[in-house]
Amino acid sequence: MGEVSAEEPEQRETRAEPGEPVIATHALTKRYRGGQLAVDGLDLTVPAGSVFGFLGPNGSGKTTTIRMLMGLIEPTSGTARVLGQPMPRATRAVLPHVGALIEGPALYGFLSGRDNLIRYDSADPAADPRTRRVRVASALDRVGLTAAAGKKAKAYSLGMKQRLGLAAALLQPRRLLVLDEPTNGLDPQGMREIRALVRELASDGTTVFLSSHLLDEIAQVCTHAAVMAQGRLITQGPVAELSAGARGRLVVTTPDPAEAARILKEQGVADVVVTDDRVMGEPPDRDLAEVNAALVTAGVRVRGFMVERASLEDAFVALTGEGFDVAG
Ligand SMILES: Nc1ncnc2c1ncn2[C@@H]1O[C@H](COP(=O)(O)OP(=O)(O)OP(=O)(O)O)[C@@H](O)[C@H]1O
Repeated sequence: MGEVSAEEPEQRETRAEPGEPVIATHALTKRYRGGQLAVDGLDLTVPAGSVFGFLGPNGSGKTTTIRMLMGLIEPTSGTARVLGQPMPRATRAVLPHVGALIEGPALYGFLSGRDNLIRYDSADPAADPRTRRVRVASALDRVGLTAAAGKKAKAYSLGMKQRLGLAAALLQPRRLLVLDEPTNGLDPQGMREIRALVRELASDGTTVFLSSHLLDEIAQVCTHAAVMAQGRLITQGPVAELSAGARGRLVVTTPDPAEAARILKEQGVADVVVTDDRVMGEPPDRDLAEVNAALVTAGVRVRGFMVERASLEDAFVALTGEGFDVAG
């Protein structure tokens, strides 16, 4: 047989080189007709197998980026590659390998959950009608909707509608899932369910790219993250490294907080804040044993002395100099 391959040309085209990122953009820019610069020179790298959180407050350019990645709108300048292919030129070859949930799923309320999926599957020319029932049943099972499959979609809760949208994205095996604010509008239980589902999908090797304005959500499910603000990329990388980049906080618990605060400042602790019996600040670049000894020598009664690990939120504040606006 030699060099002959049984693969469809389309599949061969979208096979990325080993180690090649699933999404890579270079200087990607979108200026809307009204003049609004929504995405400004974005260099984004999404490694294969990652759960990648695309984080930013409302209006920071996340949806615009996702639309460009999916070939729905043209960039003003710069390039985007998805699964090793240039977008939007290769949209037709790339999209069959991508499951997307963007701005809420389009569902027919008068059809049952199962019939909505049958409709989606029938609209896919590559889907074999003989195996349709099996595909639909397994997608329903995947998202935990088997018991509710016969109910009309209009009777579904928002969380169930999101899960049905995910089931539609999962009818075919996908190499990449793109989820735009998948937990938006859900109650805490619904959010937990979607997070658990994302983790499960990622555990079989699918790369998941999800946008969110909720820092906590990204910290809980993502291996990697990128932070956007006003159309620009502030930082990206493994979540553990992003948090490690920010220094932890020194927390001293004591019945003598005023005296402790004074000594800590003398010892080079910055941004000292006192709340009740806790004194917190940014640890200095020196042996903390000496700082502790200085407190004790000055007669401060120390009940607790620890460095709290930095969170992703600390990293964000350190990078932008402002708090993360979680409103909206
Ligand atoms: N079709 C459009 N025409 C003009 N401006 C737009 C258009 N779509 C978005 N914008 C503007 O571009 C900027 C980025 O919007 P975008 O929707 O990409 O942000 P986002 O981070 O996804 O926010 P959200 O979570 O609110 O959707 C905003 O200032 C928005 O008002």
